[in-house]
Amino acid sequence: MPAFPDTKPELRQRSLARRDALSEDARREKSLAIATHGADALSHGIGGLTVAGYHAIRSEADVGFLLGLLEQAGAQLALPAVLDRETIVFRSHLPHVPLVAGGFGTMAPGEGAALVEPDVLLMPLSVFDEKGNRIGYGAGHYDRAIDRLHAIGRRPVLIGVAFDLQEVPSVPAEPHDVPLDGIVTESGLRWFSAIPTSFA
Ligand SMILES: Nc1nc2c(c(=O)[nH]1)N(C=O)[C@@H](CNc1ccc(C(=O)N[C@@H](CCC(=O)O)C(=O)O)cc1)CN2
Ligand SMILES: Nc1ncnc2c1ncn2[C@@H]1O[C@H](COP(=O)(O)OP(=O)(O)OP(=O)(O)O)[C@@H](O)[C@H]1O
Repeated sequence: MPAFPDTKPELRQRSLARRDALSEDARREKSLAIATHGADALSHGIGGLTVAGYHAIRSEADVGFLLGLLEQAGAQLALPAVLDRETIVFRSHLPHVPLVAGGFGTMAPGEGAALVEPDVLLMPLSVFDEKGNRIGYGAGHYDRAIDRLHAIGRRPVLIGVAFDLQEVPSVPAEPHDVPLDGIVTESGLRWFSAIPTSFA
């Protein structure tokens, strides 16, 4: 441990600067590799499960390619929608139903879409480490949403989606932080937990 470990805001800012520096072509190429690795690892167990992805903002990895492959393999898709500064919910994402402005610059299914409880969460993030600790954009939206799912007895499989350059040696985890089960980057899908039975 260094004497003065980096704080979450410092780690976030530096990682986002590295991510922002990727060209659009590089991000697209890496996002396609993420789709290949994610589909290899998840497709065989995904039939009938609900997978929540996200509509990429800023310089995030574009998980849309992977969502398309998982849908072809039988997954039901969902996307997060922001209700307020503390709360996101997951809404069913059906083909041909247009997205609307979803809060914080995101796009999401509108209020008419069904609320769902995802079995798998594909989560955007700013920073991750080799143990599966994760930092988002600092709103705590995902940490709270996962807590709510746990409170009703659901244990969604949590998979981060990121580029390799977002990994750091160690993220300072706080008690409310829920670690990832796995991470998919352009170099592969890595499990931090035992491989969930659906995907073993
Ligand atoms: N694509 C995508 N959709 C998502 C999220 C996400 O991280 N990415 N969310 C994840 O929770 C939820 C929306 N929450 C968000 C919370 C904050 C910011 C954001 O950009 N915040 C600051 C930046 C912080 C920083 O740079 O240090 C900003 O407004 O500039 C974006 C989304 C649900 N949908
Ligand atoms: N389960 C929770 N219950 C109440 N407050 C929470 C919970 N999770 C996080 N918070 C609060 O949300 C704020 C942001 O948390 P943190 O820095 O861990 O966000 P993050 O991991 O970057 O965001 P996200 O979970 O949206 O990706 C903190 O003030 C934290 O106390």
